Parts: sequence; C-alpha cells; structure tokens
Amino acid sequence: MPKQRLKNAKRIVVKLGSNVITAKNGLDLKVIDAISRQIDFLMNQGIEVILVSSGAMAAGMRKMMLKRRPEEIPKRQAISAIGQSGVMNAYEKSFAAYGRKIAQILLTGDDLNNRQRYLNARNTLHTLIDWKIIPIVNENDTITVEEIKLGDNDNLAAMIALLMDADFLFILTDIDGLYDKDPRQFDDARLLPKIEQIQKETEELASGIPGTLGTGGMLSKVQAAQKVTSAGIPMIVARGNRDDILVRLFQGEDVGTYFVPKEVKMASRKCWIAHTLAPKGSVVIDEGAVRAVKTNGKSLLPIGVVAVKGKFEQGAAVDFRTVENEVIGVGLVNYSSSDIDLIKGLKTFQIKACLGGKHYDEIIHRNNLVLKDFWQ
Ligand SMILES: Nc1ncnc2c1ncn2[C@@H]1O[C@H](COP(=O)(O)OP(=O)(O)O)[C@@H](O)[C@H]1O
Ligand SMILES: N[C@@H](CCC(=O)OP(=O)(O)O)C(=O)O
Repeated sequence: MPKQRLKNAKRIVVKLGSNVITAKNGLDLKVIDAISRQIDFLMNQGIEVILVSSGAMAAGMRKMMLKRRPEEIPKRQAISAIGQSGVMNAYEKSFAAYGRKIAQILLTGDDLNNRQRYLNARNTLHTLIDWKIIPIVNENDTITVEEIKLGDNDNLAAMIALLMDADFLFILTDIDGLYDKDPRQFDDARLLPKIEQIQKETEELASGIPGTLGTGGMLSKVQAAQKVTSAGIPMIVARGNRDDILVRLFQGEDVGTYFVPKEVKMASRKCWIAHTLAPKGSVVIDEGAVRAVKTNGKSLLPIGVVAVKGKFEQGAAVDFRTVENEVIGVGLVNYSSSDIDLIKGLKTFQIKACLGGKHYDEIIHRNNLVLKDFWQ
C-alpha cells in the first residue's frame, strides 16, 4: 500500500456513496458520525479534507417512503431537493459534536465546463479549507437534466480532486473494493488490492450497474481512478462502513483497492480539458494530421481535417479522431463547427479568403490539446 504517499498527503478528497450513508429507514447517523469523527481526527493531524457526499436522492426517497426512484425528471429533482437538506442537517449535527463547521457546495456540469465558474468554485473551496471548514459537495440534482448532468459523484469527486490538486482521493462505497468480476453475480470474485495501470480489461470487469441506491456502479469508480491517476493523484476504493476505515487507511493498513498514480503530472489546465469538459463534437483527421499531433507534438491545422461532427461554437471542447473512429485526443477549438466545415482541407494561407478573415492558423493549438495516450 502507498504508505509514503499517505504520510505525505496534506489535502484529500473523500467521497461517500448513497448506500454508505443510508440505512433502511433513513440516513445512517451512526456511519455519518463515524466518518465525521475520523475526518475530525485527520484534520487534527493537519490534513485538509473535502467531502463529496451522495445521498440526497436516497434520503429523499426514504423521507417520502418511496421504494423506487420516480421516472419523471421533475419528481426526481424534487426528491433530491427533499433529501439534500436532510443530508446536510445530519452532517451539520455530527460535525458540530467535534466542534467543526461545514459548508454546502452544489455543482452542475455547466459550472465545471465554464473555466471562470470552475475557477470560482476553486476559490470558494480554498477559502473554506483555509478557514478549516469542511466543504460538502454534491451535484445540484434539482436543476440538472440529462444533457448537462455530471451523472455520478465518483467522477465529480475525481474532478474536485483535480480542481483542488488533492494528494489523495478516497472513494468509500458499500463494498471492499474492486473485484475481478461482479461479486453479485460470481461467488468466486476476488478483491484486487492494487491496480498498477487501468486497462480496457479493468473497465470491463467493473460493472456499471449500481447497487439499490447508487449511480454508476464500480465502472464510474474506475473512470474516476483513470482521471485522477493520469494527473498523478492516487486513489483508493474501500468500504465506508468498516470501523475506522479512513484512520486505518492512513495508518497504512492494506484495505480496499489502491489505484497507482502515474509519475508524470498533467498540468491542471490540461486535466480540465481532458477530464472535466464534456466534448461537444468531433473533428475527423487524416493520417498526416494524426502523425503531426501525436508523434511530432504539433497543433492541429485545417489541412489535416476531413470532416466535422456535431455543432459547436468557437472555444468548445471537441475530440479529434481518425477516419476509423479511433479517438486521438481532445482540445479546445479556435473555430466553430460551421467554420471548420468551410476551411477543412485548406492550407493556412487560404483561411482568410475562405472566411473573410483569419484569427488563428490552428484549429486546435497544441497548448489546448491533450492526447488520449497521455490520460490513459
Ligand atoms: N467488479 C466489481 N467489483 C466490486 N463491485 C462491483 C463490481 N462490479 C459491480 N460492482 C457493484 O458496484 C456497487 C457499488 O457501486 P454503487 O452502487 O454505484 O455505489 P456507491 O453508491 O457507493 O457509488 C457494489 O455494491 C457492487 O455490487
Ligand atoms: N447526486 C446524487 C448522487 C448520485 C451518485 O453518484 O450516487 P452514488 O453512486 O451513490 O455516489 C444524490 O445525492 O442522490
């Protein structure tokens, strides 16, 4: 286990899944108290903690005595609004017993896609942790619809870890870690204590079907691991209701699944482009352009573009892919999809005549481009 890394960890993100903090008839106040006590203990050692907590939907369903999530979106959003206040109330009471204050941060995908709002969220989180207040983050379910949904709090927790340049991400769930197959289907499933590198097979063994109250299952945890480890941040998935789980992890006990981080750190802005922004479309490029961006580290020029997919504005994040549909990377475009459609295949000196003006030589400048090889 990563004893040295834990020893040096100064800022951590802890994510709690719905099933961890929910009991049969409502919130599991014992677990919430146990987690609060452990976070207080870690903070007393000088560690800064940001909590990402699910449970609004689960708590709301319990309050309204619903067995299943309603189908209709407005009803789901209402259930989440009912539950969120209960979740925060429980944390408030629990942390107060240790003399700690909390703050609620509700975010949407839109907030994180907008660089200015992304940085605003970072400033607020920095201020809170400077004041030794525990930020408790959740997705703002009440105003998000499917198209702009982040979807699951595992990926949100990874984005927060990147946003805050955390030293560690802990995902606490209702199972001991990642197994080599779905333990609900296979009795002989074995716990994997360490994942050196996330491969396609790692994603395949993690099912995306969640437990009764969860979202995203183990797959979203592996995706979260991919995001943070590529940026040099280690991650552990472990069972949240095990006694003193966080303290034991910090004492170097071998529990859960440890995802080993890459040694090379990706710059924070590139992490944001690769892992936080949702691509709005695709630019299809020829072999020469693949070589230029992949092997030679060049910007993507119009001459290598053969097609555009989707509608997007200048500044949007798009992926770029081969004619065979293999994604090569993502980047921020200097031109809208309609302009790219007009200038595709042209030499740089021809852009001006075609568009009646030329603001940029590149479709995607290399400073705004991240290769997939780098984040996998
Ligand atoms: N390979 C796997 N290893 C471990 N758990 C898995 C695997 N595949 C699927 N799961 C399921 O994923 C569930 C955890 O995901 P989820 O319900 O979304 O939790 P949370 O609410 O904590 O986010 C586990 O209860 C487990 O049944
Ligand atoms: N925002 C939702 C949580 C969504 C989610 O990712 O849940 P989980 O898989 O339990 O972490 C809620 O608070 O109910």
